[in-house]
Amino acid sequence: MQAVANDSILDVRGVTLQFGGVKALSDVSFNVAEGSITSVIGPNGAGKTSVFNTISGFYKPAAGDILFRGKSLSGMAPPQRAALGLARSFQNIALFRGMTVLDNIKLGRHCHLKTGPLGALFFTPRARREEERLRQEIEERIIDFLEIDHIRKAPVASLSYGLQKRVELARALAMKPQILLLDEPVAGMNREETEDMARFILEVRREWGVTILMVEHDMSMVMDLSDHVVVLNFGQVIASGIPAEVQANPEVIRAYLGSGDVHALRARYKRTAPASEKPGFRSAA
Ligand SMILES: Nc1ncnc2c1ncn2[C@@H]1O[C@H](COP(=O)(O)OP(=O)(O)OP(=O)(O)O)[C@@H](O)[C@H]1O
Repeated sequence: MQAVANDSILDVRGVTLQFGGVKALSDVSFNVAEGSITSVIGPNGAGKTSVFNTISGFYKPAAGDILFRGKSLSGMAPPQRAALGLARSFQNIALFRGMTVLDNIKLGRHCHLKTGPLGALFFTPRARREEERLRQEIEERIIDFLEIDHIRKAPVASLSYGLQKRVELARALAMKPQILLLDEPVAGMNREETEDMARFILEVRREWGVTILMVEHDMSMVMDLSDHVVVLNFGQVIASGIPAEVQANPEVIRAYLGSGDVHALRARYKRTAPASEKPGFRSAA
């Protein structure tokens, strides 16, 4: 049996996922180091979302396993995985649009509520107050950190796309994650919104100590932020390593050329300035 790397928070081991005749993932393996920003990239249809859905428990793999801190997640439903410390955002924003920003954030903490209607009977009022106070502290810290105090009472539907994505990040943070899965965090954002989000992602890792696993098409962002990049093509891992290695890998270049998705890699080369010279970006090192 394969040993678990000491610093690994998540191990994806030999995962195969099938939809009828379509093999979305074939024997996919990779590790996510604790405290890292790890990205999964690949052309359209490569299997990135399938990996995320398997990790968060929405899809059941036909073979393989996923280990969180060395413990198999097999058989655990998505809420159980979330309670363990595995939070995620979605490619298409999954917020309650009619509800306020604050109420959406409060929903995030729901997976950690200790007191259900029955539990409340055995929970002293003092302990309940204490728990409520702690929750409020976390909410305030998140609101302050993500600079969304001015919109806390606004309904989500009234916000710009970039702000909605930020609220989604806030809700994920309220789940007190140990690892945060971000599915295309900057898709559809303008340049300024993208740079803000990049800054927040770096700070989530640095200030909150949360490991990040993200799927993203924006190559500039992936290469600037990631410590480690895993490349998928046709459901298989074709390369993994530090950004510079992956970018120079001929098989990766071929995969992007072959898929007609070469603009994604080209976008990277258009912006040749080092990360430190780009406004809003800081080196992931
Ligand atoms: N629910 C599903 N039913 C059937 N086939 C699916 C389903 N979800 C994904 N697939 C197939 O599995 C493969 C991988 O899809 P997936 O969405 O994981 O790729 P992706 O890399 O996330 O793509 P994109 O970059 O376009 O979001 C594709 O061939 C896709 O058509």
